[in-house]
Amino acid sequence: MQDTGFSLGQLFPGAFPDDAERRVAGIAFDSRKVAQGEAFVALAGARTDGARFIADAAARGAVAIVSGQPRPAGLAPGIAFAEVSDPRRALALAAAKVHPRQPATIVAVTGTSGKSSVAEFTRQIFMALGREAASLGTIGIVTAAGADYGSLTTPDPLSLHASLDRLAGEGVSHVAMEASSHGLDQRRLDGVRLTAGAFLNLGRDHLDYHPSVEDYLAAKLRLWELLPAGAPVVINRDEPYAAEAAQAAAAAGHPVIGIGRGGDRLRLLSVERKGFSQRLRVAVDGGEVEVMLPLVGDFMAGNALVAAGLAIAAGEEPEAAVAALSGLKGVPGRLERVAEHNGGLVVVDYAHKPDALAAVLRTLRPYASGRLICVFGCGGDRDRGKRPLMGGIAAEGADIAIVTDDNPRSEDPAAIRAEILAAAPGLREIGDRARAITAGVAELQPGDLLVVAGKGHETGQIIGDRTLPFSDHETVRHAVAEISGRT
Ligand SMILES: CC(=O)N[C@H]1[C@@H](OP(=O)(O)OP(=O)(O)OC[C@H]2O[C@@H](n3ccc(=O)[nH]c3=O)[C@H](O)[C@@H]2O)O[C@H](CO)[C@@H](O)[C@@H]1O[C@H](C)C(=O)N[C@@H](C)C(=O)N[C@H](CCC(=O)O)C(=O)O
Ligand SMILES: Nc1ncnc2c1ncn2[C@@H]1O[C@H](COP(=O)(O)OP(=O)(O)OP(=O)(O)O)[C@@H](O)[C@H]1O
Ligand SMILES: N[C@H](CCC[C@H](N)C(=O)O)C(=O)O
Ligand SMILES: [Mg+2]
Repeated sequence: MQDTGFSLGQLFPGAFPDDAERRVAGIAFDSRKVAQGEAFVALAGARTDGARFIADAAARGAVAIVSGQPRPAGLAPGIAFAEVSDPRRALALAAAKVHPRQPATIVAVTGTSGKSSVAEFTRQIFMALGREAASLGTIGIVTAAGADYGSLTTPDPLSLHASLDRLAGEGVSHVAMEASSHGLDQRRLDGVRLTAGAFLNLGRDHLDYHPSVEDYLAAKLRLWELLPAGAPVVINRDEPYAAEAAQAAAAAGHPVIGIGRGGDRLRLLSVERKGFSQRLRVAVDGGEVEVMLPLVGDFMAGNALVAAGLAIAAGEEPEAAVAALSGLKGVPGRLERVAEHNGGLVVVDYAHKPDALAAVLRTLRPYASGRLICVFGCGGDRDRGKRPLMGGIAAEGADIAIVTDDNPRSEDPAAIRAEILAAAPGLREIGDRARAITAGVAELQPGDLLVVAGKGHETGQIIGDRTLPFSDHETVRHAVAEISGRT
């Protein structure tokens, strides 16, 4: 055999004692994607078990199998086999060897809300300080050259390592990435050489996947285990579960950079709202820095300071990192001002969970001298417990709330809306999202503010298993043009 590919001993140390020298062309974790000569890693998933597809993988040319279960009877004797305790981790560590290059500095942020914002702010701070930087998460991979959209917040390990390898090859030295709880739980980031991590907050989400809040928190705090000994972590001290996150960090030997009003390294002394910007006074290691942050919202100020904390954790000079906040640009679909109509303002935001919706309505209230109007819905095939909570939050926080469809996926959209309305029977209901947005725009009077929540940057609406083109931004602009034309 040619000396190409990788040895099993190199990819899966210790797992193949009798076949360590045997070479494979690559790895796959989906039998349908196995190429001739590759190793197949069988993963137990949420819907099915990869072990059921070992024969399929072999038929497609797999020459080695890694599984959490014993060797199946009937597997051809020529195929190497290893039973391992954690196939997902084995896959991630092997993926890091197949795609070996990684940017020298990689920081990761976890939390229920704010990860995309923090990852992107951190990239912008690195760039402002002269680094070649990228961010990676829900909005895709963002570099100085533009954005490349991906489908998951934390991609599967093979795609993730392929991306990191490509970025390193393109000269990117600094990456800020999102660590979703699914990603952490499924070991998608194991094998990423992290420099520092951050914890933002914990609110209700994904309790369809995690059996309890404790389990959800534990998944997030796995991030600390992925950091090398002594690596710093950033924690927003003002947010829920900050104390638990700090305790876990201390137990794992990570120094904490605390930020926020209760922070230590970056302590927020005061916030003064100035139109759509805010003047922050921040105590930085004993000194004091004043910076004009060109973004609205208390929670965005917190996100921005976490980003500065991550830059500091990665070795940047603290005062310069904080000063760089003056150049931050908002993330698409996060508290983004998209149009004005009849003296009212329209904002698009990605709030699709209770805490985010509450934070957004609270944040936008001062910008509505008139009424605060909210168009929102909830995604299908996701944590149902969020629905009545979000109904209640919208009823309380907005003057007019219109319940509409988000991404119904496989669920009946009317049933999703009914679950939202259960907690807030008085709300208006317009299933068709475009019509609901148009109705919201038509309500606008001078001083009113309309927030269209839930889909942010998304460019499609998932109905059944089809994704139809849909953009809240375009729909808002279209509605404004249509209504302006009518009057
Ligand atoms: C519930 C979940 O997270 N699922 C993810 C998981 O799939 P899974 O392992 O559970 O898949 P499964 O369908 O049960 O199949 C088990 C195994 O059998 C294999 N298989 C299956 C069929 C076959 O013919 N042959 C075969 O080999 C599959 O490839 C898989 O390895 O691992 C896959 C590869 O990494 C992911 O693509 C998939 O994400 C699905 C598509 C998804 O929608 N995930 C969402 C919920 C998600 O991960 N979201 C987070 C959080 C976002 C946030 O913070 O809000 C994210 O990071 O994006
Ligand atoms: N620190 C925060 N606290 C509460 N809500 C926030 C915070 N930051 C952002 N949000 C709200 O959450 C929404 C999503 O923000 P962002 O995309 O930055 O978070 P995320 O954690 O990446 O979300 P996702 O898990 O869906 O990718 C925003 O549009 C805003 O409504
Ligand atoms: N990463 C989140 C995005 C949700 C976006 C929202 N528009 C929805 O479809 O519920 C998830 O997969 O749960
Ligand atoms: Mg995100």
